[in-house]
Amino acid sequence: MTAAIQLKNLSFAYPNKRVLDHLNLQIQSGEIFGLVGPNGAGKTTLLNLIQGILSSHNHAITVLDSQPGSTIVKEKVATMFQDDLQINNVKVNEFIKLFAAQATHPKNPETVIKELGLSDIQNQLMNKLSGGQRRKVSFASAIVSNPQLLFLDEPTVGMDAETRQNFWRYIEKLRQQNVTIVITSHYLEEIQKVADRIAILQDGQFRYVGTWQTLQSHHDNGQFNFNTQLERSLFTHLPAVESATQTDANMTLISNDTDLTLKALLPFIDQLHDITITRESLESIFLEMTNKGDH
Ligand SMILES: Nc1ncnc2c1ncn2[C@@H]1O[C@H](COP(=O)(O)OP(=O)(O)OP(=O)(O)O)[C@@H](O)[C@H]1O
Repeated sequence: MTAAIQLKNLSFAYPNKRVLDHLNLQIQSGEIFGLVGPNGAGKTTLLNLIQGILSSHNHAITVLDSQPGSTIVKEKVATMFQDDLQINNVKVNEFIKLFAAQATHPKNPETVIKELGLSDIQNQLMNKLSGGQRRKVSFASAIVSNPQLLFLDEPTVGMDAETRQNFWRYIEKLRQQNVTIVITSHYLEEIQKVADRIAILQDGQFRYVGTWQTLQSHHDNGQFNFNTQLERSLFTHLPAVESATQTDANMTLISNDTDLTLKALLPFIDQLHDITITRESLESIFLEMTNKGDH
């Protein structure tokens, strides 16, 4: 696999404010990469540097083997920005065709309009669209250029549940076409599902870079829920169990090592019913790491 994006010791400051601090990273070609971090962590700044919208004045960034902002990169990279472009008196299909016309090897705009379910609104003026519809058109204008590398900054903000589902389905389709995708989002559940790897950025530094599964394996907290006629006292001293609460026949165990607790529960398994095990979500691990300064 080749690197689509490489950061080597990247630092960046706005006047009087240091935002990125010696970042190193490789994003592989064809990878879906999730960039998460609290408000103001530097995510948009990092994406703007990679895309050449901001200049870092050094050679810390390589994009598709070239410099950010170079013509070759511009031809192969597309972005769905956090803030939609405000354009009046242009119809949806005209808007998408404008982006296709600027690309070297565009997709067919009509096909993109159909695939993204925009047929019904294709003759509407851009300034008459709802927020969610504008997000869809914004996405269409990014992918119609047929990019090798796609940046999505908070892509699903304002989308309804069905649009969101279709959007992620389309991202899976782009994955099969080997498009490299970098996504920032505050909807961590979505990132958890779709990203091959994630980076957690905080105070200008990566707190974690790797797969979600590896991150989760270092955070073994979880909850067991089941129905049983057995006594609560049987469960309170099982390995890694922090608490056991009982309401009628329903028992809830909080464990700080779900694998260990699960093994200890096996001898009782015939007397435990409707068992559910809930591992910690990316969101709760993220909050733990970014709030407590855990490394
Ligand atoms: N043009 C600018 N000039 C000076 N400071 C800026 C500028 N743009 C952003 N900042 C500051 O840089 C820091 C990082 O901002 P950035 O927008 O990159 O964060 P972010 O992680 O994308 O945040 P969010 O999740 O809220 O979108 C913030 O403290 C912000 O106030």
